[in-house]
Amino acid sequence: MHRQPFKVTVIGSGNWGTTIAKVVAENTVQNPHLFNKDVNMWVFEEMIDGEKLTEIINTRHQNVKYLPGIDLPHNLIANPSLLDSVEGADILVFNVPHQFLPKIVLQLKGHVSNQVRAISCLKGFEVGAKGVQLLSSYIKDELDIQCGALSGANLAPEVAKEHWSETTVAYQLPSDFKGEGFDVDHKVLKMLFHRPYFHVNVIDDVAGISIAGALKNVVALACGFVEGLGWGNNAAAAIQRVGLGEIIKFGQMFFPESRVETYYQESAGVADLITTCSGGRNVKVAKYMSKNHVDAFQAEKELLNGQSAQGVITCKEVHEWLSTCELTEDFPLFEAVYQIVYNNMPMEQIPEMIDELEPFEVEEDDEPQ
Ligand SMILES: NC(=O)c1ccc[n+]([C@@H]2O[C@H](COP(=O)([O-])OP(=O)(O)OC[C@H]3O[C@@H](n4cnc5c(N)ncnc54)[C@H](O)[C@@H]3O)[C@@H](O)[C@H]2O)c1
Ligand SMILES: O=P(O)(O)OC[C@H](O)CO
Repeated sequence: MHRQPFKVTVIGSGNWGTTIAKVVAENTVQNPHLFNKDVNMWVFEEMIDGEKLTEIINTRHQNVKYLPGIDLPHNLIANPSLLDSVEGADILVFNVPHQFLPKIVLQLKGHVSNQVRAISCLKGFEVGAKGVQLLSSYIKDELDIQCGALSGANLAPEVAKEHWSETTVAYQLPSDFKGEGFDVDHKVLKMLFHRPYFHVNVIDDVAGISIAGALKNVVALACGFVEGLGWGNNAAAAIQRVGLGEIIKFGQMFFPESRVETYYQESAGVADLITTCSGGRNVKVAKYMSKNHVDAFQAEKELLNGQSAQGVITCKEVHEWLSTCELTEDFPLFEAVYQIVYNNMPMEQIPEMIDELEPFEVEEDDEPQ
């Protein structure tokens, strides 16, 4: 880590990756004392009608595949080389579908100084030898760098169009914090992400915002199933009520450092649950599955043009972890989503699966005459 101005790289260029890169690049231009103007964005290279996506971004300043129709700042530079894009960076912003993170982190190992600081915008978990891990903790452990998170009620197309929204950034100062002006702190992060249309609150609760962000995608799938069945708003509200309960319970059980207040006080909590269940990709994929009788992977392929509905993978990660702990019965909604997506359980069975009431038993004396 050098003295400010800090150099920033965004790793990822999907729907949200490109949107956050736009936000960051707008702020680096406006704050030259704090940040280097140019922002590198690592792009998983692909050809679009015979042209490289990186070349399209760097010449036409649009990500025509993952964020079409949105003009990007000219100081945002697409780079197809992961290692070249992180060279000299002080701040890394991770923003890829989380199934690709292990491969990316493996490539970065040994090429990133432990003085670098990071923010993860990913939603999901890593389940492996260390049990269930937050993605920020996974990045921190694998690369030996301090890592926080950004999560909120943020559908990328709306943020990209600069429609007002809020978000939460969570970051804890590392034990080797170098001091103001020499290191990343809450003020620097606010300057990096806050825009007139994108209001940022910076807190410490990395676990709380990460758990809420990952699990709301599983709840959104359940919401999409009942909506696809035509059951309407009451059913969707019931799913969100039960889902919120399971999100909080999961946090308290496995990440006791997370704060319950985060779920209702922060954009990353209930607000993100509501927006995702209204207009996110997970709800769309689940509705499509329900209406067209296709599986989740087919629905993703037909609907999302290369984008990812992260709940599809997250429900499996959650199931694997809960199975290891023999606790699947304690999270009936999460388990129902897993069984529907991976074992073809009929969606119509969701109410029975999540029913928390004891079965109503008729006493012999009460029986109608
Ligand atoms: N899109 C949103 O509205 C939104 C909002 C908030 C958070 N998020 C989270 O941000 C993260 C990133 O989502 P996104 O919307 O930017 O991505 P996306 O769903 O648009 O996925 C497309 C991206 O994946 C990349 N990709 C495809 N194959 C790859 C491979 N083999 N290796 C590496 N990259 C590959 C593509 O190049 C592209 O950049 C996710 O965890 C998501 O949940 C998304
Ligand atoms: O489109 P989704 O379902 O991936 O949700 C997007 C964001 O996470 C909403 O904040």
